[in-house]
Amino acid sequence: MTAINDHMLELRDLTKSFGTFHAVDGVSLTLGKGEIYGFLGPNGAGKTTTIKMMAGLLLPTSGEMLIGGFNMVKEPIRCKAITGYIPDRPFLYEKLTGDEYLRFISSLYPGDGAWPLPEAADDYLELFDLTEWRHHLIEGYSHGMRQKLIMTSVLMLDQPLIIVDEPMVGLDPKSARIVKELFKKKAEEGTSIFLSTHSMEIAEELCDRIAILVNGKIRATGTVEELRALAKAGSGHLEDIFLELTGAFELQEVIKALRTGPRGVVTGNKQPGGPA
Ligand SMILES: Nc1ncnc2c1ncn2[C@@H]1O[C@H](COP(=O)(O)OP(=O)(O)OP(=O)(O)O)[C@@H](O)[C@H]1O
Repeated sequence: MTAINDHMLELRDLTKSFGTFHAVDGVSLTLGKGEIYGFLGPNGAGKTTTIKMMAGLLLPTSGEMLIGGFNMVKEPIRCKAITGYIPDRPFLYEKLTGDEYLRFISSLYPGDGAWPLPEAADDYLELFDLTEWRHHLIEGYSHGMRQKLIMTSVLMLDQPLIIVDEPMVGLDPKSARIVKELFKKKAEEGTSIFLSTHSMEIAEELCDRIAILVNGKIRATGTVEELRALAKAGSGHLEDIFLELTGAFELQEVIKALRTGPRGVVTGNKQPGGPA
């Protein structure tokens, strides 16, 4: 029951200030159906603050957020009903089992009130190697297992918009691969995905469009190709484009100096007096 709107998500001049500090400063963007949008930026750029506003955890200082055409500030329940949110840190109810947690989450969304677990939950638990753990208390889960349980709780509900803050942090390579493939499949089926990441590889592999955020403002936006043209980056590596657009290109010089430095710490160069 989304409102009629071309965009699944629309931010209009979104701003969040803490005192006189503008953590998010006039961010505008749109996310279409079935699109994967990547939010990149250095530490403290304002990514999590933006995502928390989209998830309804923080009120904006000014600006508008539309989700499925509904205004997040005026109709938060309607917006939340169609949004799956995966936070960067997996805080969970320790004294519930994984299975109980999934049933609890399922009960929060419109249904017949019988707390049924969507059938897909079994598939995701199996995919994430959590089937054997589903009746264990969450307090015994590792960080990665908690992250995968939250992912299961969001994916099983099949909402049209998924918002993810740093999806791969704490996941082993196999789980990270599975998550990437699941996001691709969901997007092909029409789910819109907004994700923040520090991983250039994820941004390049998954995202249809990318916004680079610096000091709360969008510095550049477009496909990887468009950003490449914008940064005039000869190598075309997203990392170089990112460094150039965030004004950190001199970092390359630092890295080069570290690699070739006189102490050879990074290069593993032979030390004076060491074995020949
Ligand atoms: N509750 C708060 N009170 C004051 N300042 C805050 C608050 N929350 C965030 N900030 C500040 O807002 C800025 C943006 O923080 P945010 O967590 O959104 O950055 P980020 O881009 O997600 O960074 P990272 O990549 O390190 O996770 C930071 O300078 C942070 O210190």
